[in-house]
Amino acid sequence: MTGTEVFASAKINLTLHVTGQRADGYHLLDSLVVFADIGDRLWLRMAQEPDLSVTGPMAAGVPTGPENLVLRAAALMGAQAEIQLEKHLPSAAGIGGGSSDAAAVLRALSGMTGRPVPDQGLALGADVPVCLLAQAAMMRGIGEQVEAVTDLPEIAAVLVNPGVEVPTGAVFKGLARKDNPPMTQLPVGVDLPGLVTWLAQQRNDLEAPARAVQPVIGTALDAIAAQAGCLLARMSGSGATCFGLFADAEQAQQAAAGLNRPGWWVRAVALR
Ligand SMILES: C[C@](O)(CO)[C@H](O)COP(=O)(O)OP(=O)(O)OC[C@H]1O[C@@H](n2ccc(N)nc2=O)[C@H](O)[C@@H]1O
Ligand SMILES: Nc1ncnc2c1ncn2[C@@H]1O[C@H](COP(=O)(O)OP(=O)(O)OP(=O)(O)O)[C@@H](O)[C@H]1O
Repeated sequence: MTGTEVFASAKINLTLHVTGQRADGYHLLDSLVVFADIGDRLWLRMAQEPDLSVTGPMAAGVPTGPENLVLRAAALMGAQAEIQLEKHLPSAAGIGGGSSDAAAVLRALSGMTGRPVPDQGLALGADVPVCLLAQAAMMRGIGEQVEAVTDLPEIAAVLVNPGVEVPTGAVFKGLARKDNPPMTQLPVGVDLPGLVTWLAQQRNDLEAPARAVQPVIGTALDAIAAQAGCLLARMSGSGATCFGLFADAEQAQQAAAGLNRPGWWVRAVALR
C-alpha cells in the first residue's frame, strides 16, 4: 500500500517502580523509558471507510478488527483511515507493541488533519503518552506524566522474548506491595558505566509477579546475564521481554547469537 509511512519503535522500561495505587485500581509508576531502533512499520491514507491489514513476521494472533489499537487510534482522532500494519514486535510482550502502533497513528493523523491528539492518547493505554513522545523519558503517574531525558548515552542491548505472552493486568494483580520506593535521582549527564551502576540500584517491581505467571522469564534473565560482556539483565514492562545491556553493538550481536533458542525472539538493538 502507498501512503504515509510511520515507524512504531519498541518501548523498553529500563526501570519500573510501582509506588502506589489510585482509587480506580490503576497503579502509580516511576519508570525510565527508552526506545529501540526496531519496531513495527505502518502505512496510512485517508479513506471512505476504516480498513486494516496486518502483515509481517509477528502478525499471527494480532486482531484485525476495530479492537486493534491502530483503528481505535484513528477513531479517537475522528478520522477514517486505511492502515497497513507490518508487525515485527511480539504482542503482549512488555515492549509496548500495540501502544507504539497507536501512538504512531495518532502522530501521523494529527499531522494529516491538523487536529491535536486528545489527552496524549491516554484513553488507549497507559503506555501511549510515552510512545507518542518516542524518546527517552521519565514516566510517572499512571503513564500520563512524561518528561524527556535528553542526556542519556546510546546503549547497545539485546532483547529476548522467551515466546510467551503475559497479560499486563494479571501481573499488576500479582504485586505483593503497591507502595514501593521511587527511583533514586538519575545523575545528570551520566555515561554508560554510570548509568549501569545507577540502574543496578533500581528495580522492575513487576518482575517477581511476572515470573510467577511465566517462570521462563527467569530462564531468559539467567541466559542473558551469562552472555560475555553483559552489564545488566532486566525485564521490560510487565514482561515477558527481557533485555541485556552491553558496552558495544558487537558484544550485543554476539550475545544475540548465543541466545538463539527454539521459540525465542532475540534481537540486538540500540536503545536511545
Ligand atoms: C506496564 C507498562 O507497560 C509500563 O510501561 C504499562 O504501565 C502498561 O501499559 P499498557 O499496556 O498501555 O496498559 P493499559 O492497557 O492501560 O492497562 C492494562 C492493564 O494494566 C493495569 N495497569 C496499567 C497501567 C498502570 N499504570 N496501572 C495498572 O494497573 C490495569 O489492570 C490495566 O487494566
Ligand atoms: N496493534 C496491535 N499490536 C499488537 N497487539 C494489539 C494491537 N492492537 C491490539 N492488540 C491487543 O493488545 C494485546 C496487548 O498487546 P501489546 O503488544 O500492546 O502488549 P503489552 O505487553 O500490553 O505492551 P505494554 O504493556 O508494554 O504496553 C494483544 O494481546 C492484542 O490482543
